[in-house]
Amino acid sequence: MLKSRTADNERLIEMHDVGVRRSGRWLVRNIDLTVRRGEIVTLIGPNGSGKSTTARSAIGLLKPDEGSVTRVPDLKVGYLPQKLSIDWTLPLSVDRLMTLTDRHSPEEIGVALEEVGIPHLRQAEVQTLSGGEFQRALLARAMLRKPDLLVLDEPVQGVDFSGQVSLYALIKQIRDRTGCGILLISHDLHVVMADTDTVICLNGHICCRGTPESVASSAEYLRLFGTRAAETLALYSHHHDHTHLPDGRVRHADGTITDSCSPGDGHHHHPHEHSQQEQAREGWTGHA
Ligand SMILES: Nc1ncnc2c1ncn2[C@@H]1O[C@H](COP(=O)(O)OP(=O)(O)OP(=O)(O)O)[C@@H](O)[C@H]1O
Repeated sequence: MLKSRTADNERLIEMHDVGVRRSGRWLVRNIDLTVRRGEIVTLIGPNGSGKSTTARSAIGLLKPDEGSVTRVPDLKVGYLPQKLSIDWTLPLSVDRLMTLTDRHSPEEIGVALEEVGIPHLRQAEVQTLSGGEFQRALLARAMLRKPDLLVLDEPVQGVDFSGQVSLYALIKQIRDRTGCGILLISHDLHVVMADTDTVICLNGHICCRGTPESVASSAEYLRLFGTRAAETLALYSHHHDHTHLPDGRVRHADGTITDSCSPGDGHHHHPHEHSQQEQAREGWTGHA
């Protein structure tokens, strides 16, 4: 059990100055990121900003071309990928999905499905599940490995707003019960978990990082989503000052184009913690 073999707040993964280069261009660069036991870190950013690349480098599925990644020895990872390579033309029950890649006892599967709230769907065909039910089944599958670290790549995809609220609540509950660390990915710039300890905004590099609390308490957010949603979700928006072009080059706010958006090109603003005042000034709040 993780709690007995690692100290509280132990760093499960630590990335320093990580860069990944493929097909002649940097997909991400200068990534510094730490996930501790019991901590929820959320990566946000637009499509193609390098969130999956960063998460896959963190857990060793991708080899960085520069920088270092340190993982606690024998780190057990539960990975919920954005896409599953499953042949959807073949019938597949939820029960069978649980044992596609690992062996688990029927009792363990029962406990995992209970924990994610879908014990009644054990014999259901995966193809018939709703978006939220499917994500819960994938979460159960990841939990069966009793992970130290859960990596969830867009776990609320295909799920409506109230479903997102309850899925995020479930993820928090899992963290509270097991003490695992969670690295969460969301391409939605507006809605992230209020229980996230650190939100990291990516756009090929880390644009900024901070806590979502200040945003969750903003009057405009409460007006838009109501106090109940505010307890679980937070708004977190940020305007990028540059655009990544299809050929890998970067167009900056002033119209100039450079080969990358890395520090040293004269356009980058350094990653830093934003104070509440700074966030308000920079327009981080109040947009839905
Ligand atoms: N092996 C590869 N070779 C070349 N380019 C790649 C490779 N893998 C990913 N990319 C590109 O790197 C960029 C970052 O991809 P990544 O999947 O990390 O982004 P993302 O932020 O997770 O995006 P999304 O929100 O759309 O899932 C994209 O432009 C993608 O096309």
